[in-house]
Amino acid sequence: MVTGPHGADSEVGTLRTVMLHRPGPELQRLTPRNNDKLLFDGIPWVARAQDEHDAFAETLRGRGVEVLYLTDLLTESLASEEARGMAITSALSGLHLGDTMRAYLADFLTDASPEELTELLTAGIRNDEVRGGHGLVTSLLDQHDFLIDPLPNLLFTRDSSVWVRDRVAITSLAMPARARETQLTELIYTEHPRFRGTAKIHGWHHEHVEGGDVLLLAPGVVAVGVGERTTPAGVERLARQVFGADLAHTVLAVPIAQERATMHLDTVCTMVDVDKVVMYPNVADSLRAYAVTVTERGEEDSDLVLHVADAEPFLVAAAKAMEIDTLHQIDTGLDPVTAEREQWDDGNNTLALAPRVAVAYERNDGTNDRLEEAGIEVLRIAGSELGSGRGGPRCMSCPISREPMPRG
Ligand SMILES: NC(=[NH2+])NCCC[C@H](N)C(=O)O
Repeated sequence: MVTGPHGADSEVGTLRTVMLHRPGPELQRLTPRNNDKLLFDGIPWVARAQDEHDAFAETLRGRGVEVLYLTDLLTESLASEEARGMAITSALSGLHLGDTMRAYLADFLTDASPEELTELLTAGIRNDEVRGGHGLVTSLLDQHDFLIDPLPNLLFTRDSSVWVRDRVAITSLAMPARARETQLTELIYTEHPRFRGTAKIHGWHHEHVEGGDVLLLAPGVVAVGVGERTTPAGVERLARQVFGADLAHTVLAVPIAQERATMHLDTVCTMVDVDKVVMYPNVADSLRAYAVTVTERGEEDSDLVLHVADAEPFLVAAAKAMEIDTLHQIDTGLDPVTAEREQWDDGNNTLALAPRVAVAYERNDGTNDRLEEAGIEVLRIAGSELGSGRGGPRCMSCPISREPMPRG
């Protein structure tokens, strides 16, 4: 059961509303010098990335999904002077600025319209873009250094917030290049008229949890990957909050290799039906989960006494928590090399629009063919440019509202 106008209790309930970010000027900031730090594996052709993204959005709209854009929501949220003030203060909190530059930028940003401010907060400001006499910092920094970092990974809206039933978790992103994204999602969920009053959990000041690690396996069952991004303490914090607010009865903590290729749980496993996942075959035998439940309640989330079961194979632990006989893994039957190539290109990172309907990158022929053979309708989208940020359809979407998951 999902209550309230927004929220999701599964990965596969019919998708009603989603938040996307159409790639924009922040991608123009990527150069061969900064792309690694900014977590892109190449320099995308921006116009083509936008075309691909527009086609993705159209695919969703074609299936009745309402598409909201993060930058529209942000601009609308920045209509109030107070919200603009908060956004500016947090964007300028970095210790690399110094008082002279901070004061200059504060004035500059205060004069910007909500639209301009959205662009400045997402595309950033480079040192050579502020002209003349603003003191020591601007003189000593390289002209290419950013005073406000661009946020090219905003594209991956999955990571910077995640709905668990009718609450939205503001996540805490592990990589410095992404840390500021959650200042923007927090602002949207706090200030935007559509979301005002939504109860929030977690927050960017807490232990690291990224949305790509969070899978709503079934109502009451949340799997959380623990690896390069979400930390052990992060999953404990999230578990306490979802238990405290009665959003789940079981959290499955799922260790994943701390590597770029498997940065989030959704890079190796996503759901395509109420009882089916597509999973990277090379991890299928080794993926394990610790089921966390509550044994005693108290006043505060911190008083909850948690029980951590011994690790079990992921599919076994998941099926038990979901109270189903089997959580089926669609066997893509790919040889290890093809499997590795398609995993790298986000073949396992599908976005379910409903049970047995999933959006996937067209390039991953092998995985997609096997999904179709297993009865999944695959909506294939182009992602040659989008994929250079290492994220697929699931990463590029934050479901804001799904219909309750149908049983069985
Ligand atoms: N949920 C996901 N798998 N997100 C992919 C994020 C990719 C992004 N470039 C990063 O490194 O953070």
